[in-house]
Amino acid sequence: MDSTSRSAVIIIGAGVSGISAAKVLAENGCADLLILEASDRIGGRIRKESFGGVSVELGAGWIAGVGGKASNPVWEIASKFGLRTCFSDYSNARNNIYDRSGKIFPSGIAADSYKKAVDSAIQRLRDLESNCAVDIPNGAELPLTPKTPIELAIDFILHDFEMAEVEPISTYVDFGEREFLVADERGYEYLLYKMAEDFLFTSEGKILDNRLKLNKVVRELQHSRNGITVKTEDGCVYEANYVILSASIGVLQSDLICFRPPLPRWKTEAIEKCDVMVYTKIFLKFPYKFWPCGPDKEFFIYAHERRGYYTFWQHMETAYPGSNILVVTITNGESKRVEAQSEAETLKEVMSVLRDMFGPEIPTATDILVPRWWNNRFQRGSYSNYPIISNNQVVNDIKAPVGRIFFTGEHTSERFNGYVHGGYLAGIDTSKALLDEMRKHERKNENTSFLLEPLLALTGSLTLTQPDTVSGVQKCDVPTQLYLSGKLGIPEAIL
Ligand SMILES: Cc1cc2nc3c(=O)[nH]c(=O)nc-3n(C[C@H](O)[C@H](O)[C@H](O)COP(=O)(O)OP(=O)(O)OC[C@H]3O[C@@H](n4cnc5c(N)ncnc54)[C@H](O)[C@@H]3O)c2cc1C
Repeated sequence: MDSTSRSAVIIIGAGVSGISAAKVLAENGCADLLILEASDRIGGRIRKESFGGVSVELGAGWIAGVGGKASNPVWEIASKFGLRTCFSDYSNARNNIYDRSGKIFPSGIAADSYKKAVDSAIQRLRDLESNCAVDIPNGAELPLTPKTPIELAIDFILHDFEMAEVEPISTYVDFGEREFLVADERGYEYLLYKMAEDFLFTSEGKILDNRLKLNKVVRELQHSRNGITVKTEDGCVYEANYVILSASIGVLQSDLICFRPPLPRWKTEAIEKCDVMVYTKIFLKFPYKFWPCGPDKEFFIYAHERRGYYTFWQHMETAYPGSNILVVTITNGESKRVEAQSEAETLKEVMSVLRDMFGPEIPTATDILVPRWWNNRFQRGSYSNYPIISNNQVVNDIKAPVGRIFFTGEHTSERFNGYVHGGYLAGIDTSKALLDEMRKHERKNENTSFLLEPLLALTGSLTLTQPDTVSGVQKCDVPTQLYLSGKLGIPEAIL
């Protein structure tokens, strides 16, 4: 057990935001830091696993936002370290929509359903914006409610797949509309090891620095004007002048971390207002390929009368030729349902779906991998999703420090929440805000000791207590951002 030690800054969580925050602190002369990570590895929601002879990404898989005017910082790091990626072209998915008898919908029908879904989405947004409760007579449906399997599939892709973002989608506007799938045996997480190498002691690809402590589940943060006491599940106690907390929005909504005194109401209310998206990629290994291949066939859609039922599919032949792996993505309610059942039950369901599309003769998958992001108590979901009708105040309040606790993570990024680059840039922002705070504190200390010096010399016995420039509740000055433009964000790239 560690005896109580005091650090200038404790960073809770070693995902991309925690690592980028620590790196900025170290680069600015604050090397007295400690990273406490609950799991046995760094990376958080960037996580690879060996499956079917290749490395698959259970969490973040794409570098989204490439090819625009500005350069995506994560793309820059990936290029610098030679991460292997493949361009993803979702645009053909609309030509590969299967019905339950295995027939592909003619492109005209797909285009009509797509237009209907877009019109319905725009109508819904207008209703929300004008804040008018739509008066629907008992039992009647909205004229544009999706009903048929193809309408339901397209509606799912538009609203539940990845996230329902509002336009302009900052990632695409700032960094470009291209997306690249990470297909590297070292995993997406390799980038985090390379970032950590800059400020932590590493050897042969392993982090050996004792400022990174794994398997340290933080359960309590006792905070006051003078500092913070951090207690972990294994009974260790750590002291710090400041804490940067990078746990996900799902964790903040759970009771994993107890704050003493409790967080103020404006903070907890903001945390509750942010939705948590659950996004699950199920990997399936087959003895051989039975699906059509080629780049225009990489993504395909299954139209079922149950919305979101194993709808979005991808083959991995572009990323790993000959791997014979399929990936199906489910979200939210379906993710939670599937997480609660056994792999055998899930396999039975996906095989029945695949036999609808490709016939009864296809072989059963030899292996299945179902990540459980919702039930992981260190994640409690996949990423944040701010309600379409939301205002800057919510994200500003989620991001704002409370006394000496600074908040970071993808959910604190006003422009890029939900993305790896959002987490990366949030870590940098938070550390810069903290460094400013520390400098202000230092200057105030210098002034105080300058004023007290003559008095000290006189008494010789006075002890200086550190004045505290951080008020009990303090919010960062966050620039306001136009989050809602009034136009609905349609992931054009997919359909
Ligand atoms: C399935 C899935 C698919 C995704 N796809 C993409 C994609 O294609 N492209 C993209 O850009 N983004 C994608 N994302 C989002 C992206 O992964 C995240 O936005 C980003 O990785 C979040 O980083 P973070 O540092 O904010 O949080 P995290 O990675 O969650 O890091 C927080 C860390 O805190 C630790 N922690 C939590 N509680 C405690 C505690 N009490 N004590 C100590 N440590 C604690 C956690 O273990 C974790 O390591 C995806 C995410 C998921 C789950």
